Amino acid sequence: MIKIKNMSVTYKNKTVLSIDEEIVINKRERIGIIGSNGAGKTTLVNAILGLAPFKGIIDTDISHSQMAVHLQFNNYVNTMKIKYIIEMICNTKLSKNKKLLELIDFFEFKESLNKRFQNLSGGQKQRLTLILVMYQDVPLVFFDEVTTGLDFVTRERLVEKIERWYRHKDTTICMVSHYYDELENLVDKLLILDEGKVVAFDYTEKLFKKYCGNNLIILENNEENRKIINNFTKILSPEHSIAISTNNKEEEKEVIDLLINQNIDFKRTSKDIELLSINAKEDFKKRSLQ
Ligand SMILES: Nc1ncnc2c1ncn2[C@@H]1O[C@H](COP(=O)(O)OP(=O)(O)OP(=O)(O)O)[C@@H](O)[C@H]1O
Repeated sequence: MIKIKNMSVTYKNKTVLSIDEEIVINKRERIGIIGSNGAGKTTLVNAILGLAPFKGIIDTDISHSQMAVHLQFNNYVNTMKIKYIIEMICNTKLSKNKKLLELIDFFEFKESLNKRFQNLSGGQKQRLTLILVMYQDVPLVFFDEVTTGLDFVTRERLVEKIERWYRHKDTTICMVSHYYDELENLVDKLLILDEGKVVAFDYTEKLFKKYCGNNLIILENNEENRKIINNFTKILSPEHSIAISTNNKEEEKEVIDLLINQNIDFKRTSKDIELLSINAKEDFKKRSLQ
């Protein structure tokens, strides 16, 4: 569906994205694009959409008009009623359009139709754009930080709706997000970018195994805990936590038994994208220095 190779984007003599290796995105795949601020995520999306000038290869069998994009900020006519905005953009009569009515129902958006855009909440504004994007029913959809700025519950509900809407569809989805937890149930592959370079690209599960092991046991970072788990394998984690990597059931049991005996709270995970990405970046840095 999309093949990227030897591709770069340069603005005023500064190369902000440089992808040497081959990145292939197949039909029906769900890709999470992650990385720190300025890593090149939006630039990559824009290049694929034909909105950013690039050198090299972006090979795709679908036209730009068959790609839909949902950005973090979308502006509509502030003083116009939402139902007219929808009718105008979709060039249809709302009351007669079954698919639009289904989407409005799906997003519980009916009560917003008579409001004006300026009076919608952040979550309602995002639902409006989701309805307009999903209505297009194109083979490739980009979601670029659609939940940024929304509260936790609204974020969870939106992502759950996106997942449910596309669950049995062939649509390829690329989702840029800083909220790793929301990607965990949605994407099957991760593209990790850092300072315009590809840190890693593969199935999330495979990357987790490579950088974190089979499972991780996460506990609070304090002196007592550090002493107790001193003999186990640790991987990089945010300052406030310790992450113990285990590679089989026996190892895992040993750690968990010890923590239970010592009455220490812990969390077990086999898909923490934040820890995966921290360790992938560290590995990438080491490789780059060699
Ligand atoms: N039109 C442009 N002109 C000049 N520089 C640009 C342009 N668009 C992006 N950049 C630069 O390219 C780099 C990558 O930007 P990009 O928006 O792709 O990052 P990002 O990973 O999406 O970051 P964020 O998470 O902050 O949105 C940044 O240094 C940015 O300043």
